[in-house]
Amino acid sequence: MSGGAPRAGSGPGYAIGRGLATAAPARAAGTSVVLIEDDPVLGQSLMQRLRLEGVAAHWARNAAEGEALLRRHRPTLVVCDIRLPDGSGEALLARLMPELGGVPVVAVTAYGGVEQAVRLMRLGLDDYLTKPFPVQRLLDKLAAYARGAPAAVPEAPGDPALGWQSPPMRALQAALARVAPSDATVLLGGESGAGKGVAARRLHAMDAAGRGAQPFVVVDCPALPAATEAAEALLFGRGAGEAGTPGLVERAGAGTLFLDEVAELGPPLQLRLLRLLEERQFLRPDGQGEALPLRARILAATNADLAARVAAGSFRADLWYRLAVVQLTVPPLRHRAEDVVPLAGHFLRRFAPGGTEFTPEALAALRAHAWPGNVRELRNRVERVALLAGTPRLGPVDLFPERGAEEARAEPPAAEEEPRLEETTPGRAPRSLAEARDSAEREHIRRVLLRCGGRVTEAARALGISRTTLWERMRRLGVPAR
Ligand SMILES: Nc1ncnc2c1ncn2[C@@H]1O[C@H](COP(=O)(O)OP(=O)(O)OP(=O)(O)O)[C@@H](O)[C@H]1O
Repeated sequence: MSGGAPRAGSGPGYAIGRGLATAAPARAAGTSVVLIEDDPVLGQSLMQRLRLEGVAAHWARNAAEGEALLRRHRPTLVVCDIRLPDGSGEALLARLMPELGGVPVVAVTAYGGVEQAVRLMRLGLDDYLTKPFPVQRLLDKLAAYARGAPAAVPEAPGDPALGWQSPPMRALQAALARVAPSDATVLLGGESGAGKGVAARRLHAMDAAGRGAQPFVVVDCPALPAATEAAEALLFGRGAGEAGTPGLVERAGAGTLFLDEVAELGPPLQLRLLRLLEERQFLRPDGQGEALPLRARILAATNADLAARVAAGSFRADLWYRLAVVQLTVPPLRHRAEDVVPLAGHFLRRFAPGGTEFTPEALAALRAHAWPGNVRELRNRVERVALLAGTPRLGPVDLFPERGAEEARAEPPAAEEEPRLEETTPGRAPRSLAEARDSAEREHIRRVLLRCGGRVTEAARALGISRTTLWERMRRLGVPAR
């Protein structure tokens, strides 16, 4: 998920990371920011302040990370230093601005970089800040953009059935409905981009009269500050009583605390979380004041293999048991063929001007694709084509430009090629579904890498997944880097 507006039925909330928020106390609360800044001191202090204000803030320390974040998140505001270690922020912004669909961008510049910022403003940059600047100035700008900004793109569909019509998603829906009235901790597994965040919000919203009317608070675990003390302050608050600052656990109230990408928590925070789950109460880190009760329900999500992490000793087994009281998996999109076209239609309506449609060949290509990046990849492809295509009838080449015209028109999908090969290979035992899927995925990744001249960043972008995810897949599937 990425920053966006509150959804009907999801209740008020504060958010860190990918969360959504309403009913937040500060003017900037409920907004989201992607900060691209390599200065660790400035970055850290901006992040802390933004988070304390209830802003869902994401921090990239260089241009490549910034680009990856902006492909995943659609924030209220982008704040970008124009001198970055791996290339100029100017080049990055010049490249990305046309794709940002009107998301305001503020550049951060040293004194000598003002001319550069002015150049960028001609390209569509909205504003700039000259270092050093008081954080309050940034917050004021953020609040102003939030007031004037068009309604943010909602994270999940208004129609609860959308993208959940296939048999595996109906089964998941039924399982969520069974656990919704309980307080049980739920661990959602599944590949990146499959919709674990959406499933968590759906579970929260199902109990409309109870938790669903309370806050839904997201903790983006990999984005927590590296320093344990700062992370604890964010989670558990600071100071005693009303004069202190509540942390996210308190802000979740009697709603839901959603720990996204929980496998990325470091050992000290794993221990704090274990204690929280066992004792169902906590102290603010300064140790002053009364122990406060944990009233929120805990949901967690991960695309990592937690059992393997436990076996490798990097994740506590006791915490795993506590989190996985109920364990559910969001199936990858390639196992949900019925959901692809409705979702594509939904994203097209949302991102493209009225009247834009897919050709029958495009629909066939959508159905045939293996979707290694899952719903996120589908959304990114449709959003990109809606912004760039400039034609009301979208064909396969528009959706899959990396394949080239011939291939996109006629490509027999790898996933379908393989079984045919098996059927005609006498004496060979049929492969399992998992093997066939891996083979389709391996082939697709290999082809895209080939098209992109072996450039992993470019291939990851075309596939709609992060570079890290692509490297992981390549390692797992044995696709060589060139
Ligand atoms: N049913 C759906 N309808 C509309 N959008 C969806 C649906 N499912 C997923 N999405 C969109 O797909 C993207 C990925 O979803 P989400 O963030 O929930 O996935 P995830 O499994 O949590 O990914 P990650 O593991 O990378 O955090 C988001 O932009 C989300 O809004």
